[in-house]
Amino acid sequence: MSRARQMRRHARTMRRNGLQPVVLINGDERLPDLAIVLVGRALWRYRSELAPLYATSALVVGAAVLHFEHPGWWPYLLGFGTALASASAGIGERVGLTRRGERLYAALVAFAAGAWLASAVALGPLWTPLPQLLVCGAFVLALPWWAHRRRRARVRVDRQLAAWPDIARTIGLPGSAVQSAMADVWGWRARFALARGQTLADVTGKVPAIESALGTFRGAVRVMPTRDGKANRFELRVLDTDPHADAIAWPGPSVSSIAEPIDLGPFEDATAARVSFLRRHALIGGVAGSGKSGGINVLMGNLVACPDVVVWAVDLKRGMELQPWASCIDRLATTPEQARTLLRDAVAVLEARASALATQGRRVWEPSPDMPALVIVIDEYAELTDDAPDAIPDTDSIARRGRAVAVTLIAATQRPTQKAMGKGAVRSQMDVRMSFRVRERKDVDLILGQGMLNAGWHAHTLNAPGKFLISAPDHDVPRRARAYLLTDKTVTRTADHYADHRPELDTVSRTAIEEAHNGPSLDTAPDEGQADDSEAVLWDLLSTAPDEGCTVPHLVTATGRSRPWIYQRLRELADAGRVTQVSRGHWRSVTDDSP
Ligand SMILES: Nc1ncnc2c1ncn2[C@@H]1O[C@H](COP(=O)(O)OP(=O)(O)OP(=O)(O)O)[C@@H](O)[C@H]1O
Repeated sequence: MSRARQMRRHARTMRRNGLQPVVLINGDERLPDLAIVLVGRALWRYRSELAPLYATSALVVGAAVLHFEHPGWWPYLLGFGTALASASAGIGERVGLTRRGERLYAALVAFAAGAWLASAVALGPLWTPLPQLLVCGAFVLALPWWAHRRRRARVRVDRQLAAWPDIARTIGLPGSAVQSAMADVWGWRARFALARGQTLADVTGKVPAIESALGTFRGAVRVMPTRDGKANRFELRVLDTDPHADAIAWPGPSVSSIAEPIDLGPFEDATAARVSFLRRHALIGGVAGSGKSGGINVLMGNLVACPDVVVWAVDLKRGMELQPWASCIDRLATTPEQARTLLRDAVAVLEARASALATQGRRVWEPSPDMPALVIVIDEYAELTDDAPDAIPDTDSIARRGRAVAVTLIAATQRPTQKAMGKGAVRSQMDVRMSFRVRERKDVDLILGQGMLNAGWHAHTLNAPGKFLISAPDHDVPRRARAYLLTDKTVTRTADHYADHRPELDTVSRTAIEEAHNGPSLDTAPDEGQADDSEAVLWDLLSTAPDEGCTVPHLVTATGRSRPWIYQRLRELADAGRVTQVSRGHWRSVTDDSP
């Protein structure tokens, strides 16, 4: 056995015994060799941190060689640097530069390196001020590299995985090997192959030992089977930070269609709590201050990003919670009277959709931008029961018959007692239950359903606002999740962003609402006359608008039409080059011709 191997084995034995290995140098070992090995190892180990230095050195060597051999190549090098910069900015996503900032950084580095190299090849790398420029530029451009969180996370993972063979031997899983690994915001996950005869149960039994060997906090490691179900594979999830330790900023909408499950926030193991709301009614409960409104904000942020959903909302606390979303809400009821009408219209919509489906021989309404789902969000349901009890049969009707026709309810309330829910069928029809913290143990069953407390759903132990348990067809074990938090600014920005892209209800639903208000129409095109009038009024307003344009709310009030109707007409007129958006939400005509 070589001397070096002997030393490594000795060092391992010492580590196993809890002792710190030290490098021993004796007379047999030549110092320069050992120093070179140590330096070489350090240069390799810290290759990520030293990458800017390596890149700079490569540039200098490249420039020196090319300056003497091919000084006329500089235009090609400049062109190549520029092309690389454009490609990084344009299609960098394909090589893993997922964020805009990363793409811009790569483009800047490519361009700066190309420009410096071209100049140094033409003039010589020592031509003043090229050396000074290189040192300063490399240092400044290295700062974002050193600070980059994802790079640092990846390096940490690489180092932990490099130590895996040692760890595996120490904890009694010799022979297991890493197959792939990925770092993310919370830590990393990796797929492992087990040695012959080892099983998932062996690994599960070693979790505390793995946590100790990796130096993580207790509870940071989860072991799972791999998706392909192979008995000799497992997946390791390692958390660097507790995902629930602090409020979690909303990363933006996770869906672009109601058919996709919405990401409400991470579970404790940092996997996303994704829930489908297509053809499902939802009940959200929890004491005051437990984060229900925060949960509704996450839902709203996702729903308004779906072009196949029309959102109606009832907020009898004078629109306090939902008003900030008003620009994306097709109808917002803030008084009992408005709530009654809104729910009556929703029933008319569901009935009209049901008969349209029956006529076409179809069973379900498939939401699309032309035939959107209708989602009715009701904040503080108990207020509706108290102030508009005559609307409860309508919510019952929607809860019982709305699924197939994609008319669904999302209701939030503190304690969904039979009284608070209006003694109807609404609660029993709720397929998705989200429970934030409750005060009393018995309230768990009120929100999540009979027997859930005994089955381990302990919503009374949730210890921070925004934490919740979710029970849904795709979530049947109690796992704590924490909802993302949207700041007021995020809500305003998101609502502004999507206000111009909200869909309008389909013709079947609109006609049903108009008939519910005006009685059955004898005309086959009931709204034609009104549409003509509204369009004339709209054009009048746009063509006489001042330079700063008319606001959309003004156009809504003056024409008496819905916000989506106004936006659709504005889009059509803008496409025809007849109107222009002067600034966000301000429009006027391009010419003053009449239509
Ligand atoms: N997901 C979250 N993460 C961190 N903090 C949160 C979260 N959601 C809410 N909070 C904090 O808790 C406070 C109360 O939240 P929220 O208003 O959503 O509660 P609520 O249950 O709707 O209360 P109420 O019934 O009185 O309206 C918020 O001001 C916020 O500071």
